[in-house]
Amino acid sequence: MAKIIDGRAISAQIKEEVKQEAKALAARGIKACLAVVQVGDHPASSVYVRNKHRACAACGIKSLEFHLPESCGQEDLLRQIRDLNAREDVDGILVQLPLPRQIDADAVIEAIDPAKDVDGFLPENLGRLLIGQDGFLPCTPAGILELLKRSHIPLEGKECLVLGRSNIVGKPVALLMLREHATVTIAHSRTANLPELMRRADILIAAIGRADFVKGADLKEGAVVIDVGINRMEDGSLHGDVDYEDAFDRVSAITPVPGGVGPMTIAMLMKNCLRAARARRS
Ligand SMILES: Nc1nc(=O)c2c([nH]1)NC[C@@H]1CN(c3ccc(C(=O)N[C@@H](CCC(=O)O)C(=O)O)cc3)C=[N+]21
Repeated sequence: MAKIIDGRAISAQIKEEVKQEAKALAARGIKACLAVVQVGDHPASSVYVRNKHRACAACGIKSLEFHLPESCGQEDLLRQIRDLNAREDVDGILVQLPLPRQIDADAVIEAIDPAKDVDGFLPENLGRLLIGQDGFLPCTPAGILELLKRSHIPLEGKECLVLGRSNIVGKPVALLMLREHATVTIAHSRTANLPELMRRADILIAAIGRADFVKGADLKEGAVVIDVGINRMEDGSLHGDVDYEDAFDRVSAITPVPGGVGPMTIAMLMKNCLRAARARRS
């Protein structure tokens, strides 16, 4: 029987821990504060941004919303970020992605003060991860590690396959697994021997954005599957990158979609906000 790794329950537990820590900080007169910057009205973004504000409210973290029009220019957005960098009361800055075409997203992200980079997207924080120094970890990779740890899944010496090589999930999660002493392979669209790699993996982390791409027969018997995919189907339902029904009887543990990695991303964002507040103000 496969164990369902319940991201909703684990994220609720983390948010409860953050709430207690936020309370302790507040007792010292420090109110942690996250600024969320949204540009335009990408439909998924509005939902995610609302979820982030809700999580802040539940954890006792103040959240501020800055909504710029779809047509806004690069300079407008940079001005907003410089303003938030300078504000004493703002601990974390999150610029919701994707950004409209006219905006250079890298330049915008890199304008954020590294001490307020609660997404962990800046070269400074990703570089720290690479060389094993403390910094803000990107929320989805950090959430994946937390799911594995709190589910008591051993990583040391295990074969871990990461599908996908993005800067915000694939590459950093591979580094985190390596830090935990797993043997890590990163596969992508040009990988020649994917079937062989999938059959060998003790832990498979799928982050490629293709609905139901991984089938049960692709997996090693008893593998642990972490599904980062959030693919919206025509009927409105959400599917992961792994065919959940098909994989279920073959794996030892698996994250559902929804209710797996997604909620953990937000929980780890809360954790990063609190950490930023503590580091900046005490
Ligand atoms: N600067 C920035 N930081 C981000 O962290 C960031 C971003 N931009 N842009 C978009 C992606 C996506 N993302 C998700 C967070 C939570 C869920 C989540 O909670 N998902 C629920 C379901 C939500 C639904 O129903 O759509 C679940 O999987 O159970 C999903 C996706 C953060 N992102």
